[in-house]
Order: sequence, then C-alpha cells, then structure tokens
Amino acid sequence: MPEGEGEVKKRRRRRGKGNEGIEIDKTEGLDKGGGWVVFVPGVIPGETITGRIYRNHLRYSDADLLSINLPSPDRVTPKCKIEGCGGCQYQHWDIGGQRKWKMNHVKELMIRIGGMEEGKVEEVVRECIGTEEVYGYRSKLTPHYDRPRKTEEGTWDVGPIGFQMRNLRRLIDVPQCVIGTPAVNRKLEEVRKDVKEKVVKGELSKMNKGATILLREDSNGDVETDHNKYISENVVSELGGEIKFEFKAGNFFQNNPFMIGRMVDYVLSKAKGLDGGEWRAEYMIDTYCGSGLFAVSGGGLFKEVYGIEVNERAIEEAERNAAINEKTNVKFKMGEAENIFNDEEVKGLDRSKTTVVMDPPRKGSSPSFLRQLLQYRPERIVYMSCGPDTQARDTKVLREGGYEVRDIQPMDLFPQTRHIECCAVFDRV
Ligand SMILES: C[S@@+](CC[C@H](N)C(=O)[O-])C[C@H]1O[C@@H](n2cnc3c(N)ncnc32)[C@H](O)[C@@H]1O
Repeated sequence: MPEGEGEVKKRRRRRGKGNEGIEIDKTEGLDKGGGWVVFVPGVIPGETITGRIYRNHLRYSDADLLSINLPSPDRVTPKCKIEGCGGCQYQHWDIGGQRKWKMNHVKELMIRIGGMEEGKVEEVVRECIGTEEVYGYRSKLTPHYDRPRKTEEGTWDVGPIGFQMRNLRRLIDVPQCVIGTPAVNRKLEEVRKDVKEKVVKGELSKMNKGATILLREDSNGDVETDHNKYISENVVSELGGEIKFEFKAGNFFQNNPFMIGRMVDYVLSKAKGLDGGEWRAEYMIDTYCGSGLFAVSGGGLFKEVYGIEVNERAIEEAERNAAINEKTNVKFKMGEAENIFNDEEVKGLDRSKTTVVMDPPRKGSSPSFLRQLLQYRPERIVYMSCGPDTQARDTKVLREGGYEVRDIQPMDLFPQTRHIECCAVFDRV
C-alpha cells in the first residue's frame, strides 16, 4: 500500500514505549467515526498486520510494516528483490487485485471529490483495463546518481545509481528494473558501467550536483540516451490505423507501448461517438495535445481536428507528425490550452458535432480552461488523466456546469505502481 493511499484503522495496543507493535486491522478500512488513520506501505486491503508508527501528523500517522499476521490471498512474491526502492508500490499484490483496487479508488474519488452519487458511479465506472505485459513494459527509465565523492583513500566513488528510496530522500542502487523493457535494461547495464568507469578515472569529479540518465526505447529496439535525438514510436490502433510518431527522446510521450493503441482506440471511439448511440462527431479539439497522439491518430475519422499545447518543441513535433502521416486536416496551435477557444476556426465549428479531448498533466486543468470550456459547450468532452484525484475535482466543475458523466474507464498503464490513468466521458445535458 503506497504512502497516502492505505487508509487503515488502528487498534491501539501499545506495547512498551513509543508506538511499537501497534496492531493495524485493515479489514475495517477507513474509520469515519473519529478513529485514527495509519498509512502503511506494502499492505493489501483485508490483511491484518503489525506496524510501527514512525511519524504522527494532525489527522493520521505513517507506519512501517513489521509483520503480516493474516495475509491476503492476493499476496504474491515480488519479482524485484531490491528492498526499499520507491519506484513500484504494488509488486506484492496480484495484478487482478491491483486493478480492482485501482477501479475502486477511482470510484471512491468520484464520490468523495467528484460529488457523484454511489449508484451513478457503479453504473459508469468500468473495470480497469490493462495488457498482459505487467513486467518489462516501460520504454523509458530515468535513473539518477549523486555527485561523485572522494573516498578516504583518495579514489572517486559514485554511490548508488537508481531511484529514490521509499519514504526516504536517498537513492537506492538499481542494476536492473523489472518493469523496464529488456532493451532498456540492457542499456542500463551498459550506461551504469560507463558512468562508474568515468567516475573511477576522475572524469566526473567536476560535477557539482548529481545527474539523471535518460533511457528511451525507440520502436526499432534501440535505446537513446540523448534528450535531443529524435526517436519514433509506431502506434497501431483499430480506429487510427498505424501512425508513426517522431519526438525528441527527452520529450513527453506515453511510455507503455503495449497500452498506447488501446488508449487511442478508447479516446477515438468516445470522441467520435462510436459507443452505441446515433450521435457522431465531425470535429475534434485535442487540448494538452503533446506531440499529437490523439489528434494525429484521429485525422482519418474527423472532418477537422485541432490541437493545442503549451510546449513549443511538442508543437513542432505534432506538426511534423501530422505531416509525415499525411493528415492535412489536423492543425496545431501553440499556447495555453484555453486559447483554443479564441481561435476563429474553432469558434466557427458546430458545437453539437464537436468533441473536446483533454489530457492535462497530473495537476489537472485550470479554472480558466474549465470556465472557457463550459462557455464553448461542445457536445462531448473526453477527459484523459494521470491524476484521478484532480480529474475528480474537475469532474465536479463539469457536472455543475451542465455536463453528465457517461463513462469512466480506468486504465492500467503502469502495472506494479500506484499510478492510475483514467478516461472520463461527459455529455452536454
Ligand atoms: C499528459 S501530457 C499529454 C500529451 C498527449 N495527449 C499524449 O498523450 O502524448 C500533458 C501535456 O500538456 C501540456 N501542457 C501542460 N500545461 C499546459 C497548458 N496550460 N496548456 C496547454 N498544454 C499544456 C504538457 O506540455 C504535456 O505535453
């Protein structure tokens, strides 16, 4: 259970000084009656464990897991043997259990933050979808190392090359990462060796802080470490066909290649209206479009597609991707997402045949964007998010602004981790 997500009630049974040996009974879940909430990493709902509280906050405590007294039937042996790495949180949990939890977490957020009724949530939230590639799926890893230090013997040493430790602002050495693709792991081995050799020779002695290594796999199997080199990803989806995306290795692009096609299909089918009803969209506006994943993939389905993105380099890539895939009806604009609603061509579109797709960063959308989106009033909004809490917050605004939630689809883009991708579909009431 990741920090901040495992809501548990503790039975106060103090043994000795401090809070050692407090028994935490997960079966009772969140106590809403004034009981105390304790966050314990590595626990599965339903388990009874013994933990040790190491920090008290105003409304909750953090505890370390000491022993599992009654394990869950969903408990499995983690594939990764590195103790304490903060990269994954759920490896001890069977994938079915992880996905069920992710679905339930989305439901809970939509009720608590989104203000939705329980019955409606049960009706619209789907089971979390994912692929069989639950290990070896990440095509991008960014391990770090601290500034090399001189040892007492006068030689240079680099310390761990890896990721942040769970609950600690320290690095842990990660020679191989089980969620990274095999190609990324081969490159990791090579790059680690290279860094260590340079450190020993004193070549990195002038560094005044640590560094982050980029490992980004191209769809041809090569792994790039230079942020500014172009790489490509072939995205295959039923509705979008086969689209080649080119982007700089250091720029944002979805990094679970096994899931991208399914994600694109879901977004396009909802954006177009291919989900059971009679209604069909003719125009799509892709806000927070990055290098054009949804806009370019949707080029063949809509009369006109518009994309907007604040990052200048991403917009250059989006334009390049529309051109190399010959999508002449897809136009991009650089700027804050809400500026799209001032565009003369966009203002002229028939709103009853328009879908706005939005895929903001984890912090969610801005009040200004939501206000202008509600004024624009497209027939449908398709909201992809990697922050289901901020998505639930924005859902409340959209519902209050005259939109009804039609469908919510959690997606497991990041198996073994707590991260949830989630797409919500809204219709104008
Ligand atoms: C989660 S990414 C999605 C990108 C794209 N939809 C994809 O799947 O590849 C969010 C994007 O929003 C962009 N962004 C962040 N704030 C923005 C803003 N205020 N206006 C427009 N774009 C923004 C980021 O640069 C990033 O490319």
